[in-house]
Amino acid sequence: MAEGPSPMMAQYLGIKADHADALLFYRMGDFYELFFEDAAAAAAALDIALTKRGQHEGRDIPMCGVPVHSHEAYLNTLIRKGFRVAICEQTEDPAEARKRGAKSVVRREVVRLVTPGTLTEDALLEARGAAPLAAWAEVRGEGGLAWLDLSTGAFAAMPAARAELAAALARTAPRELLLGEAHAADAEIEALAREAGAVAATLGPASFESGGAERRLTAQFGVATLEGFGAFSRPEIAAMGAVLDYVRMTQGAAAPHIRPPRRETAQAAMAIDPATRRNLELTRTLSGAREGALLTAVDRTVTPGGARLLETRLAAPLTDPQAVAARQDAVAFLRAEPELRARLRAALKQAPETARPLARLALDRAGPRDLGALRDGLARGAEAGALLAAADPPAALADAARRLGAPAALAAHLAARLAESPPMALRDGGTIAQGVDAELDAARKLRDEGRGVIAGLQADYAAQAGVASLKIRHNGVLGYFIEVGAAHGPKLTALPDIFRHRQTMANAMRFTTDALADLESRILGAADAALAVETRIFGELRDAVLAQAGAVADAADALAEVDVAAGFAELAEAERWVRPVVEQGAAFEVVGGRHPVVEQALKARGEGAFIPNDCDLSGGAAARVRLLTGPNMAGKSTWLRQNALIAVLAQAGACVPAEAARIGVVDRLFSRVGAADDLARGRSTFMVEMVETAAILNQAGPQSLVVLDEIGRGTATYDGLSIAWATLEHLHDVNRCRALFATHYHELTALAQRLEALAVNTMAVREWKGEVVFLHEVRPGAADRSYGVQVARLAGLPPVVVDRAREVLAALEEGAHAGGAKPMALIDDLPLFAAARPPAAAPAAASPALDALRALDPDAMTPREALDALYALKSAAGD
Ligand SMILES: Nc1ncnc2c1ncn2[C@@H]1O[C@H](COP(=O)(O)OP(=O)(O)OP(=O)(O)O)[C@@H](O)[C@H]1O
Repeated sequence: MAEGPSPMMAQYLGIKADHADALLFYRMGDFYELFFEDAAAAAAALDIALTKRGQHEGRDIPMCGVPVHSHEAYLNTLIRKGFRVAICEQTEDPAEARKRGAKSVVRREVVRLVTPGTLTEDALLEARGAAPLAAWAEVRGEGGLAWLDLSTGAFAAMPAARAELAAALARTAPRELLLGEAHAADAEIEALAREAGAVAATLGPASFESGGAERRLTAQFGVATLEGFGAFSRPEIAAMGAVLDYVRMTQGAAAPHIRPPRRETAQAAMAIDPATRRNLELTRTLSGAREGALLTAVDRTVTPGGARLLETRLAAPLTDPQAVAARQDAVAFLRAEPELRARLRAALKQAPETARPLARLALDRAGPRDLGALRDGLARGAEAGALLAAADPPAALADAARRLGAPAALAAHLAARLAESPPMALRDGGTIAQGVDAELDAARKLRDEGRGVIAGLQADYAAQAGVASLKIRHNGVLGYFIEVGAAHGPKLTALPDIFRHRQTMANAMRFTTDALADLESRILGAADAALAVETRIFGELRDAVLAQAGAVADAADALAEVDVAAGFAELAEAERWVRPVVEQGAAFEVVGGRHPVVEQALKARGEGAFIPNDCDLSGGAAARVRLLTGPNMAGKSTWLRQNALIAVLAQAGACVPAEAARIGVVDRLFSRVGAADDLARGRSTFMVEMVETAAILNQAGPQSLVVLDEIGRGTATYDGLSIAWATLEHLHDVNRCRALFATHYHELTALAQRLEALAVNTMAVREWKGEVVFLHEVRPGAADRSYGVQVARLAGLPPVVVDRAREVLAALEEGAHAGGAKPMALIDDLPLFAAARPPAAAPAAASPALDALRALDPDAMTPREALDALYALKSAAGD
């Protein structure tokens, strides 16, 4: 017999139809239940049991559920695995539903859509990391990216054409990227989102339409025009509007706290593309860990907001020397005031987070502890502000001190009303302090007195019944009741005028009395009355905070700024770093530079001191491009990267690990380090490296800094050498940028004679009893040999292989000197080497590969043409 769905199932299916792309958490009592495919997907993702409940169209309905009280942990897992979750609550009392008839279903509605970019709960967020929501829009070839951190209200937009989107996403690191329908199936954009760690979501055209977007924005911020916030372009407005629309769609009726948008420009920050960020391990190591990355090595902040700001600053170093100097002044001031710094940091350490509680308050998702955090965070912040203000600090800190002090009255207002340690939930009672409200105090007194009276009643009843062990207990089902052991039950049953039987348990009997029932209703009434007053005052306090939301958010920003400056000062002092000169122009002069991460690692492992090295790329009399040779393990990569990291730190406003440094602002930073396969995108090691190298040759300009480590090693020797050769020439002649170039191709050192701004350096090593000793010193000149065989021996290659390699090497070298005739017999015995004869001399311009390379104009090529050219190059070089 085919029956239609049950009324409840009909309701479920109706709601689910509106949320096809999300898992539906359907509230049933104390559980969120999932059905059908949702249940199967969630059970697998959460590793929980998949069960059945009833039938639909003749088949069992798969079901699983998570308890409401612990659902956040499950949500967390689902969101991390890329799901979106629609939370569907019961929006009426079941008693109301019953009034409509026995079969009627409790009304339910989706009150919120939980997505990776719209999280606000502490349980779902990393304290020290942001999880912004971004949207990208394109209008007539122009692009705009907007991003919002809903957990703090920070909102910004910047221009980002398609070609710049990767860098913009890498800088803002969104968790979720909203796209218009035109980009819904755009594999390239989706790949960029994935690479940046974001889940892509598609919105309809109405969300992105810039007229509607502008109306939404002006309404949100209560202004007639957006011009007061910045000169936003159409695509930026469209993207911001889409973000707002998505927040409206996902957050239900609540009005989020969103701060007026900031307009950022690509030029204001050093451009660092995703590959460079990865290679330099700015915030994560190549393996994805935080430990070992620059961020972790320089993080001395003591507040979550400070940690998040530090990450933002390292992700977007400034390009305006004056702005850098303002940050440096703050660091220098706090460095020179160790006592003040210690007191400030102590105050900050005690300051709970305020930005996220504020956001939760606005979304009506806050509990009493969020108000407690605001009270304490604002008070500690105001203390820190007062300490600072009294010390006559430089402009940036004076401004922070002012902002920290602004909500002091609000902090006092909260302090005067909130209980010392507020409970988890409002309904637990005890949010509001004693003495704040007469009605509340009276209700509490009644409730507490009632409890006292119960203690008295227990003694009376024990005496009347003659049962010393008689107890008055309380549970959620029966309320207050009298309990005696089963053996004593008859003594109470014998007094029916006093005791009424309620329940017989295995070992106990339960009773009630008129007096107890009366008392209970008075206690309950008093507790309800107290809760009603607490709820009202909580609402008033919430309104008071939200009325000053701007000032509270400004204070949270200021706290983070002070924390970052004090952290940098602490770091500089502990690690003996210096304030670099950051200026216009193309200077790059580092004296005694060190690698911040390697130095700390050496220290931690007790492996001796890090050897400092200079680096001068200032041009003029000095070189602009440096070619570095030296054996494996000699420290080439370390030197290359340390100079790039010094530029990042300097422009982020920090001190740098060096004795002295002068940096002409770097507008774009590029780094390629022996590339890895990108199997996900179907590219080989060599292909990845060439794509990345092409990006550099096409984009680097005179203000850029380029760091290239062993370009061309992923292919046959001649091809690799030719590509490295041509790349170096192009950087020198065409890009005219500052560059560091490490290579194993010693042949390249010959170029120094022809390229006037190229200098050659080598990593010093000493040979001792046939072993190589690394001195880790960068010296002028070229390496005499590569010591590869010795290093292989150090690595534990079997002695027979090392000995054989020595033989082959000797023969090859002899052959090279003697013109290559005699040892060919030996080499021909070794199939491995048959294909790669040693170079007879530096491959001069006669190489067809080189000629072909020179003739290329990468700017004018499509990716397809570039790939074809690459194949042509390879076969030319193979001739
Ligand atoms: N300046 C230095 N002072 C002390 N130790 C150093 C220094 N530079 C590098 N090292 C040590 O040497 C190790 C190897 O350095 P690095 O990886 O830079 O060598 P490399 O020349 O790039 O090697 P390869 O060519 O194999 O990639 C580092 O991990 C570090 O422990």
